[in-house]
Amino acid sequence: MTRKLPIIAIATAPGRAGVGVVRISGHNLKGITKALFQKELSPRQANLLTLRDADGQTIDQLVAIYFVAPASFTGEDVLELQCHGGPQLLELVMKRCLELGKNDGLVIAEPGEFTLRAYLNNKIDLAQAEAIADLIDAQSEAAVRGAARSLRGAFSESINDLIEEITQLRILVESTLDFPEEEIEFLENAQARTRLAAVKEKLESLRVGARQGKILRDGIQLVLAGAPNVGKSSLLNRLAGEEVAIVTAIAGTTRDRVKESITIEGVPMHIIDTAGLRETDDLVEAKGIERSWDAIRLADLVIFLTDPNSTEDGLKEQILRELPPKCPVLEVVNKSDLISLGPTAAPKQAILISAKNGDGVDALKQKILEIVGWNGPQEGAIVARRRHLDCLERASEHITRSEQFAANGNNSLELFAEELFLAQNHLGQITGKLLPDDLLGKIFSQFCIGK
Ligand SMILES: Nc1nc2c(c(=O)[nH]1)N(C=O)[C@@H](CNc1ccc(C(=O)N[C@@H](CCC(=O)O)C(=O)O)cc1)CN2
Ligand SMILES: Nc1nc2c(ncn2[C@@H]2O[C@H](COP(=O)(O)OP(=O)(O)OP(=O)(O)O)[C@@H](O)[C@H]2O)c(=O)[nH]1
Repeated sequence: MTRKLPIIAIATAPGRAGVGVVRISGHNLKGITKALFQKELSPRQANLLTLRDADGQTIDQLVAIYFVAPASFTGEDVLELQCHGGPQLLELVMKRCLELGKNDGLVIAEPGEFTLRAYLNNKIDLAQAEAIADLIDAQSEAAVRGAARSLRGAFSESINDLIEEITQLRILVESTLDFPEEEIEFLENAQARTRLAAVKEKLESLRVGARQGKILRDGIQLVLAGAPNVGKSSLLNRLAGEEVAIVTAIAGTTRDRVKESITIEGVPMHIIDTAGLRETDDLVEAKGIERSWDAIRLADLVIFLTDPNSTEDGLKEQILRELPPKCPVLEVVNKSDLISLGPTAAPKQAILISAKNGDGVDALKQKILEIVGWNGPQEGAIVARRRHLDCLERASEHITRSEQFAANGNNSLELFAEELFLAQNHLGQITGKLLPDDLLGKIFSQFCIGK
């Protein structure tokens, strides 16, 4: 995955635009530049130039910038061509570059390959590289700010600080291991336990921040489930603020999942309205219901919706059986506007709403944020991924174990040191140290083309 050839890609989004950028990165782009423009370009300056095809016809008048290694995004030489932003035009520019760069081995870049090179050339670490992709994919203003903060290195810095503290602790422990007679009072004298407690506290606060960061990045898969006709589609429309799903009085109207992404206080919510769950002989409806169950199995949060007329008949238990581990279920009773008309009482602990007139919907939104553990917009928030959370959790497990060995006293010092070492390794994987190559490939292949 670490090829040396120069690479080229269109860096801007596909489609029509004012300006479109073609980017080339490689060890030495002087030759290609000269072939394209018949001259060398002074570094980091905007040059208005004409690109011509083989028979001398103008392809485009464009602005070119040459970055000399290592002072560039990738750490290699970079040539940027800022062209007029037409998809066909950009393809022509690419084609011409590939023709003239053939001798230098110019090839089309893989997704994420520019950023991979920036990472391999130590311009950025892995968490920062991921932050670039997250910045591009950010779905809310808060996510943009969090990704930008991670890109500037805020997340990496706190990880590195923690690794440094663990290193200091390991140096202490390991130096003691060489002098067994001194082990006796080691844990007390070196305040190892106090320092370990400080490491643990820091790690826990990083985990809280990263959990929030994952919510900011990925949002919440919120599934609306329940019997037919309880008002799931109406609730989706109410939350989305527009008519995205069809609402009728006919039970079984929703045949397939309807998805809509909204944000509640900056948190992206991917709401999935499912086909009402019931026994049915209708083949199409049955397929829809199977998909409802699929959605439930992938949910972060399920809203189990009922109405004053619906009979429960074990549906909730059935949902509870299918849920992914740790996925909460929020019971919500809809059609509160009907309740005052009749004697039907709603369960006391459930949330009452009316999708029809909007009553209780704001309170429901707050409850949703509370249940998913959203602490509100935080100063210094970062974005984080499942991968980061997993690494932090592993590290935390090893710290907890090291604590147990520390509590056992000196006989376990070696094990204590080993657990610290393992915790450190997992933290290091967040910024890319000691990460297996196949995982690295997987991370960068998820980038968009040209990044
Ligand atoms: N035209 C253009 N705009 C862009 C990018 C780009 O690659 N090209 N970026 C791509 O994502 C982002 C900016 N990121 C960049 C990061 C580093 C360097 C760079 O030249 N770094 C050198 C010099 C540092 C300096 O002068 O202070 C270095 O790190 O040594 C350039 C862009 C967003 N805007
Ligand atoms: N009075 C009252 N009626 C509602 C309310 N919410 C939905 N309804 C009505 O209930 C009926 C069913 O609503 P839908 O939103 O289609 O219900 P659903 O659960 O999506 O139904 P399926 O697609 O069959 O699963 C419609 O006639 C809605 O107008 C509410 O809050 N109050």
